[in-house]
Amino acid sequence: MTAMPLAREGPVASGTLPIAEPQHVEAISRSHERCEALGLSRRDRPEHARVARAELAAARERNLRLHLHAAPLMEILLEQIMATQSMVVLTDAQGTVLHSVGHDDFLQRASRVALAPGANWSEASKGTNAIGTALVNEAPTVVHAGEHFIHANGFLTCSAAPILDPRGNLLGVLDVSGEHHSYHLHTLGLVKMSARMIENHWLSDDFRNGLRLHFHGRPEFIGTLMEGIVAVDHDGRLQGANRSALEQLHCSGAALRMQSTLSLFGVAVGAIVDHFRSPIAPPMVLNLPDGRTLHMRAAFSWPAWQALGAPQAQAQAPLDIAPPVAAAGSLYAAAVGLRAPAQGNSGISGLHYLRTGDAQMEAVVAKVRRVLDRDISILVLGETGTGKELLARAIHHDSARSRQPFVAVNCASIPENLIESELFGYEDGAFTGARRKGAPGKIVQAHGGTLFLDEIGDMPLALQARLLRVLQERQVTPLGSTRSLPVDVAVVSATHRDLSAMIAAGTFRQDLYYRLNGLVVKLPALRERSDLMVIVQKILRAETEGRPLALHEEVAALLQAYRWPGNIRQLANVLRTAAVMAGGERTITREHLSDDFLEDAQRALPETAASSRGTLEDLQLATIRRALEEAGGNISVAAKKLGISRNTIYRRLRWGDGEPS
Ligand SMILES: Nc1ncnc2c1ncn2[C@@H]1O[C@H](COP(=O)(O)OP(=O)(O)OP(=O)(O)O)[C@@H](O)[C@H]1O
Repeated sequence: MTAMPLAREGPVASGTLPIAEPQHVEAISRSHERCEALGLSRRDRPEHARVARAELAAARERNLRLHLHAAPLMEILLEQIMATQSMVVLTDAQGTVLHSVGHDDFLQRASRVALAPGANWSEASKGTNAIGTALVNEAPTVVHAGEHFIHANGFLTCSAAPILDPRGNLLGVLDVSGEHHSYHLHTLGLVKMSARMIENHWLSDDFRNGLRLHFHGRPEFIGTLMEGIVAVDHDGRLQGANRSALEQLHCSGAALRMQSTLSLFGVAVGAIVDHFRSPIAPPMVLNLPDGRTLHMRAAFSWPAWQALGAPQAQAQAPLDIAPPVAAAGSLYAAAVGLRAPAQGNSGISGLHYLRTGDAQMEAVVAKVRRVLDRDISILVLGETGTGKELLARAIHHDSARSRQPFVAVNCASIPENLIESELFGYEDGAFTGARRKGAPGKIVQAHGGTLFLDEIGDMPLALQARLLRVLQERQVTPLGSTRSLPVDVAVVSATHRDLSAMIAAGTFRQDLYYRLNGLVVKLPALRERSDLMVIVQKILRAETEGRPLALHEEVAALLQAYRWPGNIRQLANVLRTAAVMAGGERTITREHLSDDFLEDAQRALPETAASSRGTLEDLQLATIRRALEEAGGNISVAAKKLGISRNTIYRRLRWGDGEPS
């Protein structure tokens, strides 16, 4: 959400909403009937009693987690409605106010008390009101001015949305209340969005080591608040869902939990995991039994999923050193924790694993080795998928800090307004009125180890100054704290952006750049590397657990000629699919390549081949010629680079229409 303070609108003259939907009118009149049945009177005096201190403390204790999830969003919500001079209120499932924030000086003293922690806003206690009525109907509700059952509450306008956990249990209510003059049409929308964000956070937190499927009928809605999210266990059974998932699937939470991915989406969990092990996998297209189409992405940490015992058809590739980038940034820490023991004894995590014969890569490894443990910040540049994170992990692995944490922060994937607390942490009670334990923040979590700032070019300008201070002073001051914590971290950052251009454009701070670029290394794009075939072999070996799987010559030529915009990540994905398609066969042929890759690769054929018949044979010939050119006519060097035998080169050239130039 971007800060978008709402303008204060003119007073609403009548005691009801300017535009009231029939369902709204119906909900209010039903609530009034309930209040009458409860024996309440519209002329009751305002009731400002609060629950006893001990009772409030117990309610807060019971709802600590709700409070933790909601407090940051309440602050953000407050920013949006600042101009309307309202309060943001969080209650538990009984309607007792746990936490409220906002400028309450517009309220009479007594009314202030009414919105303070400890006040109860259930219908039984306050008659029709947004909180109490939302609790009864478990639906977002506005109660405006004279719609309040008790006249004494008619000075208020309130917009409330219930908060449900992923199993559909009512956790509490989020509400915005202000004087009725402050009514704004958009307030309920903002409250609903905030409640959804709390619910989505809760779900991600509950199932952080599991598989979460994000879907929507329109692919561009995946990743927005409109997306449906379901959590799935290793057997494919549905464990939980967000509200949008229930709405899209026309299903209750209980009914959904009877389903599996197979019964609901027509696809087994193993197939979903296989598909999404590559972070560049396209969304899956699902055809529901009722004829609708959904687009789906998956979020999971492969190491965490695997560590928790996924029954995989495919053997795990030791290649997957880094968790899939598709996993949310916040998952990294969990993934790192799970990965730590496995890393210790495997030789595949260190810098030598990255040495596969390419001269540029050799130079990179030699340079970083020289500065290892020398307290020099390393900045890794390179296109997406070139292995920047893998290099950062290898640096950490080979450093004296390897037994300490490696903490990755993806500056591009954390919403801008959460980066600050995510990085720097926050102190107990940092958010107004909060009575909770603070959170340490990623920088502190990395203490003693390595902090990997991925996509540093996406760090908002305002936070760059703060980060620079932390790096210079080597201490962090969490939000809301006056105390600084000393931190000792090795910093590796990475970006695919051109930071110099960003500095020139004023979007990246030069002083921070100087602090980060102790050593700058640039990872070569895959198309510039001379060791493609060695990497292919390495990936295939890992993919097939050592079972020999060769490449047909024409496939080798195709891989060589392709431009690889997604670099090693894309290559690994293509090979993984091909290895699965090849099944028990010993050679990968073009039939094993996915159609979209083949199509893309054919389109990208070098002009020499495309202008002739455009067949793979032409392509092969063009590739061999190019390799020979690059090798100065040396057939052995060209054969090695292409990963084919010298004989093959001779044979192909004889079949072709000329001698090598
Ligand atoms: N040298 C390598 N050998 C084998 N696999 C590699 C190598 N380099 C990268 N990979 C694999 O490629 C994928 C992408 O690597 P990584 O996430 O490190 O790239 P990145 O440059 O950080 O990408 P992005 O910029 O998109 O975050 C990972 O699955 C990684 O394991």
